[in-house]
Amino acid sequence: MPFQHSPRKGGDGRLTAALDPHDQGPQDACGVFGVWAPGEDVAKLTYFGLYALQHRGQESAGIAVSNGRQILVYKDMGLVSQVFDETTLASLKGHLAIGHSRYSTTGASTWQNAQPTFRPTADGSIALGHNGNLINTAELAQMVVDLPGPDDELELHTRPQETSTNDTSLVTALLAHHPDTSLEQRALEVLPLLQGAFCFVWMNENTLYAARDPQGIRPLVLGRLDRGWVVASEDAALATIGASVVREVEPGEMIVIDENGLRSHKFAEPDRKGCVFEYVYLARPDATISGRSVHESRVEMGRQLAREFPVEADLVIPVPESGTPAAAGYAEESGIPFGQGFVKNAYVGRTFIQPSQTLRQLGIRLKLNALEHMIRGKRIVVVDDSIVRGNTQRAQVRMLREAGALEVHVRISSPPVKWPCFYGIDFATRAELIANGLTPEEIAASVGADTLGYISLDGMIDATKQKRDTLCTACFTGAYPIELPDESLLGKHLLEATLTSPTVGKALPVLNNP
Ligand SMILES: O=P(O)(O)OC[C@H]1O[C@H](OP(=O)(O)OP(=O)(O)O)[C@H](O)[C@@H]1O
Ligand SMILES: NC(=O)CC[C@H](N)C(=O)O
Ligand code: SF4
Ligand SMILES: [Mg+2]
Repeated sequence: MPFQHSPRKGGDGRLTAALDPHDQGPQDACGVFGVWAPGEDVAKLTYFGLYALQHRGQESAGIAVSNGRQILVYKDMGLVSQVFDETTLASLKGHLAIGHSRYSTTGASTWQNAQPTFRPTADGSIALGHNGNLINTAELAQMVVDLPGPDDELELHTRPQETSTNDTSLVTALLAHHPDTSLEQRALEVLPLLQGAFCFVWMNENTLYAARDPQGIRPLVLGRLDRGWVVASEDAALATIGASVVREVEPGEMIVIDENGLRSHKFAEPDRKGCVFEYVYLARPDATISGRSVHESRVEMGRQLAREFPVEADLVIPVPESGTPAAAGYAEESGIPFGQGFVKNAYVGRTFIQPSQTLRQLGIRLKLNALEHMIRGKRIVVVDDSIVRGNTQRAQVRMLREAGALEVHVRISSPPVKWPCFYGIDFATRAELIANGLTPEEIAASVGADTLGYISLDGMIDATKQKRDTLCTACFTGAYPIELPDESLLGKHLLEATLTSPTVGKALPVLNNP
């Protein structure tokens, strides 16, 4: 049985987006981790793996462990370090485990939607974690309703409100229904029915599974321990636990690991469309995706930005954290000295709280402080990876001016973000994106910069060293590589709308301007 306990407040005082889930900057995609390693402390390995993937999801965390007879799931709201302590980890004993750190994209940020999700099956149980976002959620919800069974608790029309409302739980329910066949066979039937982005790790009592969507939108890697196997969203998590990288899980591939070793199935033809935003912002800089170092990509984006938007200035500074490699590249290419212009509070996570319009600036100031002695009397180039709402830029330009900058030139290592993401990143609606409807000059005026330069689409793509037709660039171009359903069938709160109020889901991400 999974642990059932009520949500509790985080203990280490770190700021997380959960404090104000309605007002956030760009968010990350979830982190998934799985390990099959008899004789190892798999819960501890999963904990450290999730710790390394914390940047991909900061709302809730969970670990499922099996000892061969039963699966235990422990999950809660908060950061990995807030959810788990030594006592809890020590109680999670077994030889295989999966873990998840969530950033919600379908279904509210609630304990019920935290992962791993858990379902009993005819011959045991399964637990599953998901990074990505499905776009045929409505269709899948109907398939779950249509599953045969006397009292299927996931039936949407009878489901109590306190149960889950994420896309992930629908997949768990579909996989769990395998009365006449194995979970492995059932997965090969279910995976081709899913549309959108998914990297899944799941398990039953004795077997670890992993699968990646045919487009390979989100990353997923396979690693080896002396006495076992590991799968993780990013290879940095493998390095953290001392595992070596074997290879990426291929788009359209399902991997099965048990006492007989590793089996691979191809459940769909690959059609690679990796998320370019992983290279820009999402992944850790020490990740390698599709053979390309994320750090090298970011530095190269900075160099290219310097070639496309040179300016006479005295100092190049980054907006920590994610702007740092691009700023280094800009400085190198331009010959302008690189320096630290901001200090970042190490206890403020990737996303920062913006509790109200008045406190928004204070929230950003809590994260970043200008170093006045570096700034005063200088012409500054400030480099960041992206502008979404423009809050960060507006605040930091003001801080630089207050610190005595003579000029502030903003350089951004991705093109203007103009379109929402439906594949695992919960960007704002189109109307909230500052680049939707404003030219770069107007954005410069809006954030108070002297000049503003965005890297070109070609420049960004070239820096990733990936072929253009193997990348998703939809949030910059509006060209969605997996065809979207009707707008009425999209939205973070689609299932909550179905369950509670027909209007809830209609308030969220839409393609058209209001
Ligand atoms: O235009 P906005 O809506 O302000 O969003 C853009 C900012 O948000 C992200 O930083 P974030 O603070 O999330 O993470 P980081 O510390 O990894 O840079 C990104 O790197 C930009 O700095
Ligand atoms: N960001 C993600 O990968 C989210 C996974 C899943 N769609 C959820 O909302 O739980
Ligand atoms: S829309 Fe943007 S963030 Fe979403 S998968 Fe495509 S490139 Fe990545
Ligand atoms: Mg940032």
